[in-house]
Amino acid sequence: MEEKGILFILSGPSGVGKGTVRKQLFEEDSDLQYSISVTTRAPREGEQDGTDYFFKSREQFENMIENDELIEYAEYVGNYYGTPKQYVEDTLNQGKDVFLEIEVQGAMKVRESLPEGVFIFLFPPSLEELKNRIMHRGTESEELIRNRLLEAKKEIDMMDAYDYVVVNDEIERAVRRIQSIVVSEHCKRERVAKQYKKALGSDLS
Ligand SMILES: Nc1nc2c(ncn2[C@@H]2O[C@H](COP(=O)(O)OP(=O)(O)O)[C@@H](O)[C@H]2O)c(=O)[nH]1
Ligand SMILES: Nc1ncnc2c1ncn2[C@@H]1O[C@H](COP(=O)(O)OP(=O)(O)O)[C@@H](O)[C@H]1O
Repeated sequence: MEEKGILFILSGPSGVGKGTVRKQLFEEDSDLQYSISVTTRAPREGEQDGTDYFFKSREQFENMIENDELIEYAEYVGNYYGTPKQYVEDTLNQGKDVFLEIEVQGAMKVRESLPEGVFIFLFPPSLEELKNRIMHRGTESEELIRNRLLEAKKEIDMMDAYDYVVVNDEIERAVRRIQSIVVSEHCKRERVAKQYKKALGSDLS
């Protein structure tokens, strides 16, 4: 049977740079398949349905929850976000690696159902820098920024549940660290496969 692909999950506090790092990673890497999420938030200027997200109404999203079409979902700043189950399962079964970029609550739910995934926590160089990034983006009010920072501190407490911590000091360096993790995980699995073959004897070759 063909070996399954590896599921990589990139997560971390709001404003740390998940989206930025993920986009850069995909500009450089064609072997990973990005799982496009479903959301009820309105598209931003320039965003396209089916490329950035699958944009749905609340009712459509709730139907997807009911029909068990999502691996996980979370409500984040008033909107739903979720990961389509069929796409992820089919792609992994075809032996391809899948990459999710999701917030912390969702990542913890994926950990429960798919513990064999590789969980990567993107970490800010400092809380001060995290605050700067959230403010720099200019999309949030003072109060929302304060709430997001409080939330970020709670999210940082979750980092022990992850397999890897990647500091996002510079985008390029963070991308390189993630690429190294992808390579390491493949080597680990190849080694396991070889040991397995050896244990069963040479008639498998
Ligand atoms: N749980 C979960 N979170 C998601 C999913 N897709 C995106 N997110 C997260 O939702 C949060 C908000 O995303 P978005 O509205 O695009 O804003 P931005 O990434 O903060 O610019 C980010 O932390 C994303 O990583 C998903 O399928 N499930
Ligand atoms: N390594 C970095 N150095 C400086 N600024 C960064 C870095 N990574 C991301 N940013 C900036 O931080 C802000 C938040 O990034 P974003 O990708 O939207 O975060 P998230 O998806 O985690 O909420 C954006 O303005 C982005 O340009």
